[in-house]
Formats: sequence, structure tokens, C-alpha cells
Amino acid sequence: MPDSIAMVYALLAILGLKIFIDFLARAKARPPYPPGPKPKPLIGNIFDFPAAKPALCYVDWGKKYNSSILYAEALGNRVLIVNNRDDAIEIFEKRARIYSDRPVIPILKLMGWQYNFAFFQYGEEWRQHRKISQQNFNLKASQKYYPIQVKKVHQLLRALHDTPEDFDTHNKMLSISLAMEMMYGLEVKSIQDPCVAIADEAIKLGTDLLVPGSSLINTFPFLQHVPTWFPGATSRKQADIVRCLTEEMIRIPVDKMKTAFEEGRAVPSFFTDFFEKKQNFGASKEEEQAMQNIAYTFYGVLLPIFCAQCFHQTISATGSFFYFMAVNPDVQKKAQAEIDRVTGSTRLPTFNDRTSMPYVEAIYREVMRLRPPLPIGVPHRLIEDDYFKGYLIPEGTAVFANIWAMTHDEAVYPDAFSFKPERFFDEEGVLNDDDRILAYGFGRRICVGKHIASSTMWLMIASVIACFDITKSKDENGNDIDINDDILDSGLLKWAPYCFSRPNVYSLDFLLPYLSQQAKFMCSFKVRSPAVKKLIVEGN
Ligand code: HEM
Repeated sequence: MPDSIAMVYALLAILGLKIFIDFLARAKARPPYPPGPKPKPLIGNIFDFPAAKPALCYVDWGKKYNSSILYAEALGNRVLIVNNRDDAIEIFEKRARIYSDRPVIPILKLMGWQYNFAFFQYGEEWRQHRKISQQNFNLKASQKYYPIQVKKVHQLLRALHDTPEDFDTHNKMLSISLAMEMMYGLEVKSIQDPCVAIADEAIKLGTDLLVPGSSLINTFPFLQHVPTWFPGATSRKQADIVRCLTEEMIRIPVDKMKTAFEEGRAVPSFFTDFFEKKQNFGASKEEEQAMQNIAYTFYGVLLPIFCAQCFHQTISATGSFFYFMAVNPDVQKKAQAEIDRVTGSTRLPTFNDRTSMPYVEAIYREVMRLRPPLPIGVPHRLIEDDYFKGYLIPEGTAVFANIWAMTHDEAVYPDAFSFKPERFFDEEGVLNDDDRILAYGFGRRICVGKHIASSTMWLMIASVIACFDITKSKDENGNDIDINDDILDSGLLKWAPYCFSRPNVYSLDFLLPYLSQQAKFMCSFKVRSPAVKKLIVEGN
């Protein structure tokens, strides 16, 4: 080998060695990552991520590593878990500029779910959608939907009265028909309505694809480019079906609403109001697309949160409430006494009663505390390196608020695992100021539908308690059927950032908190009196 070539090789070797030494020196000099399980060579923490109940597992990590923030990584995917409320406020709210992005999820696009702005990257498009949503669904503006909410809750009461054993189906009707009427002014009359069937199927099939191991695309995003005809591309095919269903889910209500408009029978709603404005004053294509996306997003979000069966094993906020009432008859009695005092048992509760019913308010807070429907929230993504409590949090880290850990913190909520609405009262018996519902998340991505959610939940709770005694179901011998405590696992399922090749791309498994494993529980609804029966039937 000529000397000059040998020289080049030697220089390259020295350069390589220098880069390696610099790398080691930098790694040594940089502040450490937050505590967490020790990563293994190459695979990192892939086997440390919990296979179930992540919220609980991350609480254990917190104890083990004596830290309220935990860090782990697997094949370039970085995850930070925040177990403590103050840290969450510092990170998501005080540092919102850099903690408001979302991880990129390639399969969403294959399923046509990229129109759901809850998954949008932090940027101009998200900002536009968020602004329109806030204008239409802030505390004051959302009150224009009160009449629809009242109508839907009264329909739920009638349905529970007629066929109490179908309470899951009635929950589904509440969520879908509320969304349809609020967003498109459309009345869904039965569970057989094509809108219901299509939305149900799209969400079921779509969420199936998110279950770990169900699709290799979740693990190896490059597989998204494999054509559907390719042998073995089953999840690719399923994603295609979901996309078709999702497109229908978006198209059908818009078409129906336009027809109603042309025929002069359109009812005011989020989208109808926009459509009317468009006819009169015009609107840009982007604006129309944004309105359509928002209507679809709200529709898609309402289903899993309120509906116990849309995601086949989900226990919803409504389902958690039924459960807590069935196993806490004393709480129910106390709430019924309060409601009867305010309404005189001569009418159903109304929104105007909310401030006069502090105990019902406390029940709402306690349901949301004990069973936050999304226990580890929806991940945010950090857009640049950050330093927190002396630790380095690298750019691209997916950051989870462990809401469940915060709402089960014994230091804040003594006897945290018990259902005790009384905890929200001070010594004078006045409702305390612990009124922030952590279940709605944090910062700029905080739930934009929280006022609709809060009012719907409150009215549903007050109305159902006013009308029914909810008890455990009985077996054929008249004995109580115990409700399996597994119900307590609600929504605590897994999130595991499986191997992805791109640092800002995460497994869809983070959506799994939406899913839970326990079977449907049984409870029974008994109308409290003939007078109440009359109120239910007449809807007063
Ligand atoms: C009990 C009911 C509900 C709960 C517990 C809940 C919870 C949440 C949580 C935890 C997030 C993520 C927040 C974060 O990133 O920190 C979220 C986002 C969101 N929620 Fe809700 N939600 C509920 C009901 C609703 C309803 C009824 C709507 C619409 C009508 C809605 C619309 C949205 C939207 C659009 C986002 C995405 C916001 C964004 O990314 O900017 N939610 N929700």
C-alpha cells in the first residue's frame, strides 16, 4: 500500500478515535437523564416498559428510583413520565412553548385519523383548529349546547327506565347522539343508524390495530409502504378498511346536514352555523376543512370517553360513575337527599341547580379523580433539549403526565383508593377549592372539550341519581352479584414505546389507556318512585 494511502487510513483512524473520545467526554460532561431503569445495550429499556397497568408501574418506578420524574428509552424512543402535579404544571404549563407538540404516529394516516386534531403537531394548523374550538366551546359559548345536553340526558333516563339491562347501549346512544346533534344538528334515533354503526366499527377496528403485536406497522413504520395486495399485509388491509369507514364517518353527517340545509330543515349546530355563514358570506377551503375536522374530532373523542362499549372493553366516565354508585349506596342516598331538597322531587335537575348541589359536584370530582378516563393522558413531545431539576431531557422525548399517580397521591388525597366525595369539603362543610380536574390534562393541549364534558357528566350524574337507585345485580337466588374489583383497572393498561426507527415516532400503544380488559359489570337501575317515573316519562 502506498505511503500516502496508509497515511489517509491512519488519519481517518485517529479522527474516528477522536470523535469517539469526544462523544464519551460529552456523554460524561452532559447532565444525566432523569432516573429510571438502567437501559441495556442496543435495546435500551424495551423490556422494562410495563405490559399492563402503566400508571401503577410508573408509580412503582417513582418509589424505586426515588424520583417524581422517570426516564426510559428504547431504540431511539425517549419517554419521560411525570408522576407529580407540581412537576406537571412546571413542565406542561410554565414551559408550554417546548412541551406542546405530539409524537408522530404513522399509522394514523393509513387509517384516515390524521384529521383528528388531537394528534396534530404543534404548529399553525393545530393553532387554527384549537382557536376555533376554544371560541365555540369555552365556558360561556358551550352553554348554547345546554338544551341538546338536557334532551340527550333525558333520553338516557327514559332508556334506563325502559331497558335498564342495556345501560352500555344507552351510554353509546348518549355519546353518539350528543355529538351528532351538537356538531351537525342531526338526530340519531336508534343504535341501528348507519352513523352509529360506521363510527362504532371504525373505532373498534382502528383501536384493534393499536393493540401491541396486532400490527408490525406499529413497530416498523417502513411497512406502511407495503401494498395491500402483498401477502401477509393484513394490518395494512385493515387500516385501509378503517380509512374507508372513517371517510364515511366524516362524509355521511356532512352530507346529511347539507341536505337538511337545502330542504330548509337544518337545526342550529356547530357545523350548520358555519355552513349558513359560508352560504351568506363565503369561507375559504381551509376554513371549511378545519370546521369539518373539528366536528369529526369532537365526535370521535366523545365516543370513547362516554361510551362504555365503543372500544369494546372500555369502561367510560359514565360507566365508572354507575360502578361507584352500585358499590357506594350511602353516597347515593346522601346525594338523593341533596337533590330532593333542591328540586322538591317535583322536577328533574337542571344546570341552574349546579351550585346548589355541592355533594353532586363532589361526586363528579371524585369519579374523575379515582378513575381518570385517560390515566396517563395523551403524550406531549418536547421540541428542544431541556433541563429540569438538573437532568437533561432530550429533544423528541414523549412526555406523559401520570394523571392517575397524581390523583392517587396519598399526601394530597389521604385514603386515596376509597370513593369519598366528602374529601372535597372543608371543615365548615363548604365545597373546597380543589376544583381542577386533572383528568383533562395540562397546558396548551389540555382537553378543549372539558366544559362540554363537565356539564354533560354533571347533568347525567345528577339526573340518574335523582331518578334511580343503582344497586348490584342479583343472581337467581336473590344474592348480590359481586362486582369484580378488576373494574378498578379501568384504563390503566399498557403503553410501551416499542421499537421505532425515527426518534420522534412512537408506538400507537400510547392510545391503549383507552382500552381496558375487564368484562362488562352488572348493576341494576330501579326507578325511585311512581312520581319520579312520571318525571322520566314526561322528561321534566
Ligand atoms: C370525561 C371526559 C373527558 C376527559 C377525561 C378528557 C381528557 C382529555 C385529555 C387527558 C386530553 C389530552 C390533554 C393533554 O394533552 O394534556 C384531551 C384532549 C382533547 N379532548 Fe378531551 N376529554 C374528555 C372529553 C372531551 C370531549 C367531550 C371533547 C369534545 C367535545 C374532547 C375533546 C378533546 C380534544 C379535541 C382534545 C385535543 C386537544 C389538543 O390536542 O389540542 N374531550 N382530553
